[in-house]
Amino acid sequence: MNRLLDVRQLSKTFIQNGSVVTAVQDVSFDIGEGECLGLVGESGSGKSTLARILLALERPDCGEITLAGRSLLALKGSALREVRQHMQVVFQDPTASLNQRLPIWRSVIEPLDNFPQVTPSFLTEVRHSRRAAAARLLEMVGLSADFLDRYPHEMSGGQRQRAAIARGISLGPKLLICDEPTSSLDVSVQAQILQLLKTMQAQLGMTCLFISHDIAAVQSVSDRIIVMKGGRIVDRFASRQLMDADRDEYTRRLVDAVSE
Ligand SMILES: Nc1ncnc2c1ncn2[C@@H]1O[C@H](COP(=O)(O)OP(=O)(O)OP(=O)(O)O)[C@@H](O)[C@H]1O
Repeated sequence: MNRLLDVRQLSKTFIQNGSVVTAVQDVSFDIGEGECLGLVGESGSGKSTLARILLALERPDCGEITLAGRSLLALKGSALREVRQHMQVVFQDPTASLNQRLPIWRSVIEPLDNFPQVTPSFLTEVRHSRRAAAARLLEMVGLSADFLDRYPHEMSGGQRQRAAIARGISLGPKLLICDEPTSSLDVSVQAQILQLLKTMQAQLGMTCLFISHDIAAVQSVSDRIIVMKGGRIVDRFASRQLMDADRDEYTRRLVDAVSE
């Protein structure tokens, strides 16, 4: 399997109330093309900081990030923008990526508006019409054309997250970063969204980084898992090895927390 993302020795500290907080410390991992890597850890373990660094929303103190062979941290301006189209994100709170004042179809195709030269293969038949492209994207995530003109406040949390996923896949990204995509949802809806992400990943051959504090959710979608604690990776293994005897003590605690 070719590597799509390669992260080497990434570190990031913040100053908080005059003292140094190490959010990410010497973190290295890679993700193969078409693979889903799960990143799990409790609140404060550094997961979001890592995601923000990958999305170029935060600069690390040191380290290297390579996407499809291109070093990301040296990029600026239009070169960075060009690479960013290949890396999309689904956040915990879908309202963060959906404009409250626009009908949902406009939010869903906004990335395509920003990159008009991009037409992923699953949208070639509808490229003549932005609205038809939005309808196709909504259909892919299980929302009928009835939703095109709805506003976010007229949709349920699960429907909004489906729309946010439609937006996330709209450019046919190489890498989809999902940062706690089910944490704001009712338990009954969480499983449906996990299933949708799995289906989308398989259908589009997409590579995923799936971030969550919920190790059961992470295991259900990921091929491999890395576990973060206090900014460091403390365990890494294939998903099927989650219950193996040589798991780190901390990983076991996360498993026990789910079954309690
Ligand atoms: N902008 C910031 N300024 C100061 N400290 C920060 C900042 N962002 C994160 N931190 C600190 O870095 C550490 C890691 O935070 P981070 O949000 O990455 O963890 P997390 O695992 O994503 O947790 P959560 O799931 O609660 O968001 C925490 O101690 C946090 O307080």
